[in-house]
Parts: sequence; structure tokens; C-alpha cells
Amino acid sequence: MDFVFDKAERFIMQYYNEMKLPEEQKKRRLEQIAQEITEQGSYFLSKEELQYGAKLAWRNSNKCIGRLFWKSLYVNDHRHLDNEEAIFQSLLEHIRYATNGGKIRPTISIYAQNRVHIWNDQLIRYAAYEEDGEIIGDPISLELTKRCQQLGWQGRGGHFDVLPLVIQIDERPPQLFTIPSEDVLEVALHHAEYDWFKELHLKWYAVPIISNMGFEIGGMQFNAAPFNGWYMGTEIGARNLADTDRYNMLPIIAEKMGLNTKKASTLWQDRALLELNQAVLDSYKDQGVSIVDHHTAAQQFHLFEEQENVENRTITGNWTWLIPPLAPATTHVFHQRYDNTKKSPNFVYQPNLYR
Ligand code: HEM
Ligand SMILES: N/C(=N/c1cccc(CO[C@@H]2CCNC2)c1)c1cccs1
Repeated sequence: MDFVFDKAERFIMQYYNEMKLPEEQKKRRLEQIAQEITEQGSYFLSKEELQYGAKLAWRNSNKCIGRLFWKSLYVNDHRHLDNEEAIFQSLLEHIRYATNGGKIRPTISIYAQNRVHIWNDQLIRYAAYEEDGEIIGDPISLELTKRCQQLGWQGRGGHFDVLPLVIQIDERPPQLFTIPSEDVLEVALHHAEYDWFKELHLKWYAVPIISNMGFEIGGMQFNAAPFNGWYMGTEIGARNLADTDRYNMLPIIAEKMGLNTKKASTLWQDRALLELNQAVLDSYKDQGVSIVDHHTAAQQFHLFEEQENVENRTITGNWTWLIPPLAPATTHVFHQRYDNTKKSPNFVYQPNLYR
């Protein structure tokens, strides 16, 4: 009991202080919460408290370089939804609102804690199929794809098949829902100088919506709270399409560029990386889909640091995640140290539901 009240008190104090709300109101709210916890062992957050707490959780995300815009998070309170169909419809609403024709809006949707379970790691992600040693699609999705097939899902066996949403309530069997293709905005990749690039038939989805992290606030944890921002180009160009255990595109791109891939010292991987990342940024921009390059993102993060200093808040960060995987030392982040203290509210890892 005291553990929950202690956490609740800390959050309410922070919320009322930052919002400069009257002391008297804060005192009454704390008494009300103490009463609820004594009677029911837990308490109910108001919509305003939940909304502000979600913004704080983003502001406290040490691994996130995009925190400058933490105040602009759009928060959907879906704590009342208790059936799979309604939850599916609300997730479609999230996807549509966040996508916004390409002008992506950072959004989070929060569902009833410990009742609603979303098995997907991201609401939109590509499937993977294993055929005689070969993997078609995104290898990171191999296990979830297998689980979906066991649950009756049939994929088309392609490189970019969007997985179904897997929604489970309490201990009931999970239900699978197909996201209508018109709701999945994607960007076909082309390169301004290399005409052959589009023949690779590469594409990626517009909106990354993380759905496997818990939202921890005031002693509570919402295990289903999918949130989205927009991509930083390197996530797609330097990792998702580049990693050897993902789409592994660098050798093919280097070949097409006529580079000598037999010797590491030709830096063929670096040259291919650069062109792939340029193609990602140009293709998203040409199609009017929000994306940020890692230099601009670092500059924005620097503004965030300055803003936090003005507000007399200590900046916390995880250096190993904040530096981009491409040209990290060209950003100020690389040359700075960050305090990795975990503040609350925050987003936290939680047990995987399908492995
Ligand atoms: C608005 C544009 C945003 C950009 C460009 C951005 C960028 C990033 C990047 C590049 C990462 C590292 C991801 C990786 O290396 O796999 C990251 C991590 C993270 N971001 Fe942001 N972010 C944005 C918005 C948000 C929002 C809206 C939230 C939550 C409300 C958020 C919460 C997080 C969290 C919790 C992590 C760490 C994830 C983990 O531990 O696996 N970000 N962000
Ligand atoms: N641009 C983004 N990138 C990510 C943010 C958080 C997590 C991830 C994916 O993390 C996976 C786990 C470790 N790397 C891949 C990507 C955002 C997603 C949702 C809001 S912003």
C-alpha cells in the first residue's frame, strides 16, 4: 500500500508543481488518493494527470534523441475499452491520426492495465518467412510471424507483408486483426543519382509505433500503451535495411555501385551506407512523409538540453543510444557525457508475449 502511495504522491507533487496548480487542490487530491488506495489498493488517475504523465515519460526517456517535442504528444485515454474489436478500431484510429497523410503526429494510446495485451512489437511491421534456409521479409519478425500462422494467419510470403494486430484480453485466446492496406502509408525508396536504385524495390512504412513497452506512472504500469513519433533516417538506412540480420542490403548496393566488396579497406560498406541513407531521407521528403536526419535530430536534442537547463531540470540520457549509428562523432552528443539516472514516469521493457 505505502509503496503505491509513495509513488503516487511523488507523481502528483511533480504534476501540481510543474503545472503551478494551487497547494490546497494538491493537498485535497493527495487525501483523495490515499483514501482510494486504503479502500481499493489502487487509485484512478484523472485524464489530465494521465496526459501530463505520458508527456513526462517521453521527456524522461534517456535513449530518445527526439525529446525536444515532448509537450506536443497527443494522448488517447482508452482505459475504458474492454473488447478486442473496440480496441482494434481504436488502434486503427491511432494509426490514421498519427499518419495524417505523412505529416506525422506524435501520439500515444493508453489501455486498461493488466487486462489488454498487444503482442506486436510495433503496430506496423513486416513479416518474415523461412524457406529452406532462406529468410523472406524482416528476420526480426520470424517468431511473431510463426505465432500468427499458428493462430491461423496466412501471409503472402513477400518481403513486405504487414503483420496482423494480435490483441489479447485477460487470459482469453488472442484475436488477430488485419490492418487495411489503405491505412498503412509506405515510402518506396529511390535515389536521386542512381537510377538502378528503384529496381531494388525497397520500401519502408512511414510511422514507427512501439507497442511492446510499458508506461510506468505514479506506481502503476500500463502494459498496453502504443506510442509513435517519426523516424530518424538512420533507423531505416543504417539498421533496418542494412544490418546483416535484417534486410542486409549493403552488399547488393555496393555491387550496383561498382565497388570492390572483397576488401574492407575500400570502405565499400560505408559508401553503400551513405547512399542508402541519402535515398531514405530523399524518398521520405519527396513523398511528404515526416523524417529527420541524424544531424538535425542532434541539433534539436541540443535545444532540448538548453530548454531543460533553463527549467532547472537535470538532463538524463543514455549515451550509447543517443549517438546515431552513422557519423556519430559529427554530433555534439558524441563529445558529451550523460547521466543515465532513470526518472519516473517513464517507458519500460516488459516480458515478451509471443516468444
Ligand atoms: C517525434 C519524433 C521522434 C524521434 C525522431 C525519435 C527518435 C528516437 C530514436 C532514433 C530512438 C532510438 C531507437 C533505436 O535505436 O532503436 C528513440 C528511442 C526511444 N524513444 Fe524516441 N523519438 C521520437 C518520439 C518519441 C515519442 C513520441 C516517444 C514516446 C512518447 C519516444 C520514446 C522513446 C523511447 C522510450 C525510446 C527507447 C526505446 C527502447 O528502449 O527500446 N520517442 N527515439
Ligand atoms: N523513431 C522511433 N524510433 C524508435 C523508438 C523506440 C524504439 C524503437 C525500436 O527499438 C527497437 C528495440 C531496440 N532497437 C529497435 C524505435 C520511434 C518510435 C516510436 C516513437 S519514436
